[in-house]
Amino acid sequence: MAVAPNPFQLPNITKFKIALCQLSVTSDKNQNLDRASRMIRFSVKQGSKLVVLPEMWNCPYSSDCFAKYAEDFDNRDASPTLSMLSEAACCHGITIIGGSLPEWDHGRLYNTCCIFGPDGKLKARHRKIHLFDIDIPGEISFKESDTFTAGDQPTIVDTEVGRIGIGICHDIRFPELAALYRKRGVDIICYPGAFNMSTGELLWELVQRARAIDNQLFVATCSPSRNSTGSYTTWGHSTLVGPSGEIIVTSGHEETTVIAEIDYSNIQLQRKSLPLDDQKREDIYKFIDVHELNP
Ligand SMILES: O=C(O)CCC(=O)C(=O)O
Repeated sequence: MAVAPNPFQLPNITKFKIALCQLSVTSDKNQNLDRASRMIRFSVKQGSKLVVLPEMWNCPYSSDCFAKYAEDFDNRDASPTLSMLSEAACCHGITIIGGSLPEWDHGRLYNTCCIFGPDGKLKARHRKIHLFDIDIPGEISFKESDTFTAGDQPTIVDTEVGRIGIGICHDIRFPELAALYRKRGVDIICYPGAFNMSTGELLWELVQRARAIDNQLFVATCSPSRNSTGSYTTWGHSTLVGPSGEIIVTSGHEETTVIAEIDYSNIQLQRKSLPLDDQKREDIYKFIDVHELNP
């Protein structure tokens, strides 16, 4: 993985529009693909240069669906979803954070986010590092680790719209990952996610703002819209948070495309007026970046 220049350097484009496509996921994969493709087109018409899709958007978020809907990303003929994303990125000349999708690789299933550049090429793939296993009696019980294998790499990708760090949903709860991205010069962390009705209300906005404030960078999340008929009810509320923890834009739980402007100069401004990096007391505590020890 590339080592980012540190301190922060402004990327070529400093102001651009981001779109968060909070789409309604059905059990019909083709319909999901059509819907996503229409939302991407709409985002581009509104001037977006970066489009983010939700966690598990071509497939219902349900353990018995992941294997059925999974595609082999190394065999593009067998991956209608990646073909659509690649074509959309290329034909519109934009960067797409392709939400997350169930991926087959050598008999293993991953919850994977693919990132496409304006040339339509797959720039990176992030496999969810922290699988979501939860058991709150009487409320929610879900065990991603029954079906998925966890990824073992952070993902930083240099794009035309800045240096982007990727996490998937539960990955947002782990501040160490975001701190690593900050250390590597990331401008924005994108978390496709699908929080639920038990943890969403209390935590979804809180963790996004916390990751943004701790690291003085942008955080974007994108969720599927709420579908109360499935076994897992999604919280929704796709959001963009700025580097001082301010909510720039957010949605409700219905299907919608949220568009907002990102201005990276706010990162510099925030870090200048509140220089957390200089104030850090690494003589008392030290963040150990294991990737520096084992590059
Ligand atoms: O961490 C949470 O509370 C929710 C995470 C989640 O829904 C997921 O990772 O899919």
